Amino acid sequence: MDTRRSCKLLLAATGSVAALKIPNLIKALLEIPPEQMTYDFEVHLVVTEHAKHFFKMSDLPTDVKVYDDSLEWQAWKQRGDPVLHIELGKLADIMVIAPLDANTLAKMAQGLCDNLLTCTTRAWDMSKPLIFCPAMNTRMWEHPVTAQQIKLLKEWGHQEIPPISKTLMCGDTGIGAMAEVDTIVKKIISVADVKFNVKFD
Ligand SMILES: CC(C)(CO)[C@@H](O)C(=O)NCCC(=O)N/C=C\S
Repeated sequence: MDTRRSCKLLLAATGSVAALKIPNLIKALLEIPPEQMTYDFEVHLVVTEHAKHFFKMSDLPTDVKVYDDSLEWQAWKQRGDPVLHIELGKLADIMVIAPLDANTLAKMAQGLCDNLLTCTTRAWDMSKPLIFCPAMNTRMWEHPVTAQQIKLLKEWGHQEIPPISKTLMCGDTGIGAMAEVDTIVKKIISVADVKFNVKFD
């Protein structure tokens, strides 16, 4: 019996074309050789309606639980029913928003909460790590509001994995591409190790 602890990872995808990488990111996390880790990742995925346009649910590994806005309303009908965006925050050890699109960055920075994802971040326990991976067109990235909003999230203690320079899906070349999957996996492991990779001497 596998008595290893599991790090409950709340992955969130928003409406950047970089969301096409979500299946690869999840597969990379679930395929880490067990001997390299003293714990496992248990992946829960929150998707915005726009994120759904960029990948097929059938491309996701079968043991990934997917939550969308409709599930929020199915779960709650009356007093005493679970409130999904609260339960997800309680369940998670770490939250990773990959990709974080310009719209959701702005909503988070202003405290807006109009879908399952932003309600979850709005109710987030700030003592838990939240990692975000911005991804947007270079022209959006370079707009002055972006830096202001990212600065705010980092002041709250959220951890950025910055976008990289690439020829983007729309043909523009410049900063705005989501960080590579390998970079994101390494960052998640380094953050999870703090809590889970405690070696008993
Ligand atoms: C999609 C991928 C990963 C392919 O390498 C890369 O282009 C990227 O991260 N793009 C995200 C930037 C974006 O949302 N552009 C939107 C309009 S250009």
